[in-house]
Amino acid sequence: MSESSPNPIRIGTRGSLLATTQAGTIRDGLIAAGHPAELVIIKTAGDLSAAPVQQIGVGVFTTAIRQALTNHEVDVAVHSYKDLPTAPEPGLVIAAIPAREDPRDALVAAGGKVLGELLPGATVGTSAPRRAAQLRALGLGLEIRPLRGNLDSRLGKVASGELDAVVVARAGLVRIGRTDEVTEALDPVQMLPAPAQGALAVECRADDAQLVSILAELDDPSTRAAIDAERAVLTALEAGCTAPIGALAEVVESIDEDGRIFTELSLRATVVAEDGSDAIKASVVGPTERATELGRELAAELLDQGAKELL
Ligand SMILES: NCc1[nH]cc(CCC(=O)O)c1CC(=O)O
Repeated sequence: MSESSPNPIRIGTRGSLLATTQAGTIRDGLIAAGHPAELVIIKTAGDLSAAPVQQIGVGVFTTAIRQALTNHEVDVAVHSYKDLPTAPEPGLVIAAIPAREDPRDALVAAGGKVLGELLPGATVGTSAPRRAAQLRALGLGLEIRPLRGNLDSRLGKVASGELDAVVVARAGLVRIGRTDEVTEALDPVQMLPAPAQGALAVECRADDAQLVSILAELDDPSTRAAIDAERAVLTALEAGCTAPIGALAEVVESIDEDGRIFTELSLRATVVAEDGSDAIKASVVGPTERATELGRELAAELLDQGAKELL
């Protein structure tokens, strides 16, 4: 992969509009930096099955793409970071975590309604146990309905009147240009997003040194710190992307005793009983360089408060 190579960098992606848009931003970033690049569409188990993700297993969206990378069929893989299993993949490295899109969940409700305007019995579509559990814990009497398929078909269930509302990642709607349909961006105080929601993982082979350094230019250190902290919570709780666990880290500004402004990492996390009957929440703030440790510390606190019993 030398710079004089006529071969474009091949970027493996799922074929959905969301996936190709996400991978397209990486392709465009590489081209703008002078590195020809193209997308290669790869079918994954998650695209071929309509079953709930909890049933078909972790990694349904990523395994086939990682295989193509390992087999040298593509040079780069672009994943929604939250879909990646917590275990590292031998021989591969996340060479870039670009600046994150809005991590919050979004309500898309008929009639422009916000969450507080939905009446008991209103139907809300989501298949993520994390979203279902947090919605139930609000005590609004909402009827949670299973929901899968691409973003377009999910939103279509509100437009057609089949559901009163759906909850999806706001980042997905922003990326496909449908932010207008969001009726409420859910406050993380009520609904903590999935660890790494809204972030991309740009992966390549660990021994492809030149590509590792090219991709590093797309990395956003603040996003990387946030993702490290959020994923450390998930790893320490030995849970995956379908567990009822929310986590959100943000780089925040603080003021020291001498009035100087400095930045640190603020991390919140929750473990919720699937039926919404109980929720444990905790928060921590500390140096950005200690992102992973902060995540582990917060997980330990959640475990002290009984998280294992809820999982
Ligand atoms: N699990 C599917 C998935 N993976 C990534 C996104 C959206 C984009 C993102 O969170 O980065 C979605 C859709 C959703 O959760 O609504």
